[in-house]
Amino acid sequence: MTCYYMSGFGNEFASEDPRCPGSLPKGQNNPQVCPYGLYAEQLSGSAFTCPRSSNKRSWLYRILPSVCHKPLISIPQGNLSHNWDEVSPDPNQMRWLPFKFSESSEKKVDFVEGLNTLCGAGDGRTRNGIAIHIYICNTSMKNKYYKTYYIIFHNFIGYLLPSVPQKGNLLVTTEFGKLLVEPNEICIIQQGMHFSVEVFGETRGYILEVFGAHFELPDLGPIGANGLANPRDFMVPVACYEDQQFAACFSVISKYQGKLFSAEQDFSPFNVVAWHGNYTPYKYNLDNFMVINGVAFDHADPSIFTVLTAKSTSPGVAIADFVIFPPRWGVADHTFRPPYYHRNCMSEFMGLIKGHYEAKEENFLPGGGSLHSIMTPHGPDADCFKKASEAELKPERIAEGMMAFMFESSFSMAVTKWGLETCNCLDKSYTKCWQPLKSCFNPKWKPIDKQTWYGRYC
Ligand SMILES: O=C(O)Cc1cc(O)ccc1O
Ligand SMILES: [Fe+2]
Repeated sequence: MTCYYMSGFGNEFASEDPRCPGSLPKGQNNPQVCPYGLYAEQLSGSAFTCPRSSNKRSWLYRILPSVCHKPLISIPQGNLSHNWDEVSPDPNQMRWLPFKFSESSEKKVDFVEGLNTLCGAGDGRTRNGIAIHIYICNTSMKNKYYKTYYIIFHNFIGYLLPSVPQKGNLLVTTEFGKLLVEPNEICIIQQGMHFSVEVFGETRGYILEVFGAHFELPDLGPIGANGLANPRDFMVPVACYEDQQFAACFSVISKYQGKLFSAEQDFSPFNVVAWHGNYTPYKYNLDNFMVINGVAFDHADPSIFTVLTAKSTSPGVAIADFVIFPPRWGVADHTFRPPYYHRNCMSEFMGLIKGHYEAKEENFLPGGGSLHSIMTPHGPDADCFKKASEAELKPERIAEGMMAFMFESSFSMAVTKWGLETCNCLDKSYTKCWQPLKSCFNPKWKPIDKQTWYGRYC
């Protein structure tokens, strides 16, 4: 399937389905009668009164307005949870082996049924917090659409894992048009946008849900006007309507205050013929990230790899940063090149899309994850420490064929019962990877080679 896109980040886009030329009203947003007998509907992504620089809204011209649905009724929510008190807090370093696909391929699970909450904090009611979900599914949503409702499912980042590359694509239908999300791409669906997911076999990925902030490109400061994720590499779908008023029934599922609800309606929610605005879904291919890194000495902090940030109200502190670890050159002189040992005032959830992560020799695998909570110490495992301490420091490719990512958050996240028990993937031996580290301390140590220290300490 070919999907068509416009490019840019947060632009004022405008799109008409080519089947209805002139469907976008000219010169005004809500004419007395819209072209083609369409209804005008505004979708606000920010308070009406937000400053212009942060104001987000789009105008949708649709066959029927969204309001024409039957009442919303509570439905089972499977492993989705916003109860952060299900199990006692556990500050230990945690790692999950690849989250398991269903044992029987006979059992059909769609994207909504396959959502499992792993960890999170805060809630949608106060619009402050995050949730990390893992989706594991093998069948497309049929006549069933997933709508985010008012406060929730605010932002969504989905990853496909190349453990099943030929089957791993997601075809995401939205009110704004269709996005084909391939492995190594991310897709952002913003608060309140209807979407539906088609899959092509076993599919697994990660979702970061952010309550109360939009993703932005990080400021570049002294980097200059270009670099990291460049705005032109973000892809926005073009209008593509469905007019299925004769089809029997559609159910639109809403996630509202942490719970799922469903409403029946007798027309497709993807009935938007034309739209314009700066509040849209989008996708981004991580291969387009322009990597910047140290070229002299020392290991730069991972913030240098920030793709998108959802800012808190405290300057420089993110509700969540989306950070990647892409393939790059390692050239730092007289430096321990892998990530340093550290304790962080932010929580770090990491996942692996493909390849082998530089700080762990084993068991951090594609489709798995790790969580290092606020101030929980972590860093390279013992094998990695030994290798990197003894390595000859010539220029080398780091992370070739690899894509790891981190959701770094100022929230202290709680793990759900699904994450600790039901998923049955928790790697109980994780902390053993640091046990072989021995003290190398030698109080009589003298610099052997002045060159090693470039004269600074000798
Ligand atoms: O813990 C991790 O592996 C992520 C990470 C990588 C890095 O290069 C520096 C700090 C950091 O937290
Ligand atoms: Fe870390």
